[in-house]
Amino acid sequence: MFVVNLLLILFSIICSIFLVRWFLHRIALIYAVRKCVEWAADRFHVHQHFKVPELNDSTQQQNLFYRRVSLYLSSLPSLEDSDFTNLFTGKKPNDIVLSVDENQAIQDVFLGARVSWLNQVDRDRGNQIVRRSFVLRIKKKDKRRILKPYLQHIHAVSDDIEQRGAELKIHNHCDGRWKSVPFNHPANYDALVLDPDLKAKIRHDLETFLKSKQYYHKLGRVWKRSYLLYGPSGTGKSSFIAATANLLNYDVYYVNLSQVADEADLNSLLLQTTSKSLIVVEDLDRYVSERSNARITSSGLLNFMDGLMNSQDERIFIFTMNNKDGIGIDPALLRPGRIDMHIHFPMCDFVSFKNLANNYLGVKDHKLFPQVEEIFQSGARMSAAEISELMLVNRSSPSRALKSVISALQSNSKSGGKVATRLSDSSASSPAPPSVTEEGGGAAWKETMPKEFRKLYGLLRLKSSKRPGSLDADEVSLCIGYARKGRFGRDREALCEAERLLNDMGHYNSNCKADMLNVLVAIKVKVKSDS
Ligand SMILES: Nc1ncnc2c1ncn2[C@@H]1O[C@H](COP(=O)(O)OP(=O)(O)OP(=O)(O)O)[C@@H](O)[C@H]1O
Ligand SMILES: [Mg+2]
Repeated sequence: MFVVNLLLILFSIICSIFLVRWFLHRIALIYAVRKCVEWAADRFHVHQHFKVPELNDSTQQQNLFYRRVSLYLSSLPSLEDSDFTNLFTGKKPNDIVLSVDENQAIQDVFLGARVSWLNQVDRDRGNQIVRRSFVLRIKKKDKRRILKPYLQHIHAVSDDIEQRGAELKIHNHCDGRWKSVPFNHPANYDALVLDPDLKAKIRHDLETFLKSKQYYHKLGRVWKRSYLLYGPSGTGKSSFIAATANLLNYDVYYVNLSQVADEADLNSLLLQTTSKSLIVVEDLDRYVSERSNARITSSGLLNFMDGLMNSQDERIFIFTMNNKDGIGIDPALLRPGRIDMHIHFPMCDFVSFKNLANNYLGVKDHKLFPQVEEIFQSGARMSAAEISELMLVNRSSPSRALKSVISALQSNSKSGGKVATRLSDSSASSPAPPSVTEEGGGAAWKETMPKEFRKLYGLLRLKSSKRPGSLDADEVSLCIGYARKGRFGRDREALCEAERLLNDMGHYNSNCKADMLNVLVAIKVKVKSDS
């Protein structure tokens, strides 16, 4: 009996091996048959070939289309099915990038037609590479139908890959030229506290815009969209801009109209910008209301807003204002078509406060919430920036953070909207940073400039004395917001001191330092122009 069982087991093992071999052989057979059919088809001139050499024959310069094809092929899922594929590490250590090996083909399907690409590498007798090219193989019957759109498709996809792979940049101008630094702002739409319906509407608007190239061109319009963000200071306008840049993967160009010499300068700056970018003009109301010494005419400004000076495609213009009904604002500036969407950034209400408490303190509900709600109902208002700063400084104790928000709200309602906010309450263990006076209006900033500078200075000092590590993104963007608005006054000594402190911050990460350097450059420009 034992022998019979053993024989049965042996028999089934042999059968399995036979089946596996037969199956593998069958696949190989199919492969061989397919190769024969392809060879035969080539003999009968069913296919046509298009070669994309790496170098231009006459000039021996790089053929840009070769690079595009290479990018495109590296994005094809069928790359994994190629007989030989090279594996490389990508930009991030955990990324694995695939690329087709020498003289291997890769299949693609476009508009129902099958095409293939050969990565052709010619070597001489000494095995040195003499020529590289990609060879597109396409059926003659499909050529007329798909060739042109297929090549355009390769352009579009490779463009997109390049854009996504490229590091985002923030550009500020100085003496008529753009100066760029890497844009590493972590702002994102999810962390932005805004009415959810409005947020969804804006997202939809942006996504529709991105897909509307043909539509705009058919109408003979420049493919651009303009948004006006308006609301009191510290309500999230600049954070929205950073979040939009991250969402769309667009570079940001900050146009400081008061630093533009004349219209020719403005034109030249615009011509130097690239497509797929956000062109941002902050505080348009302030510029318009202080136009007495303006060097750009009204029509120059309108032409700029209409994107007439540069018809480069895929631009988003964003203008910010504290008060869009302010004195001196020409309604033509904000008419439909010139500004496509007006987005209001209000002061915090109880719902936004709860969102901030959740984001900053991880608190969804708290016994102090009813008290906060009551104060909001009595009409007290604070900006998200003020509330978030209180939460940030007191983040180790949610109760303390909420108490400090309550006392700030109370003093806000007593002072009728003028908020006197301490960054940390008296129970906070950290050294108290300087107090800040925040006002909603535009002109009042002039009086508070030195205080705003002291705020940055206090923040730097607090950070450098208290703990190592990076400045929080919120704090950095707050400083940048203030600096960009030139709200630091002309306190040269404090500026030098701040610069010295920044230099001492060897332990801060480089992104943070780059941001802070931005702040200081902006302050310097401001101090220079004021003096
Ligand atoms: N709506 C918001 N949602 C989340 N955080 C916010 C919001 N508004 C402000 N903040 C916080 O306050 C900081 C400052 O906000 P931001 O610079 O975006 O305000 P702003 O409206 O541009 O102010 P200003 O008019 O003074 O330039 C941000 O870094 C962010 O942390
Ligand atoms: Mg701002």
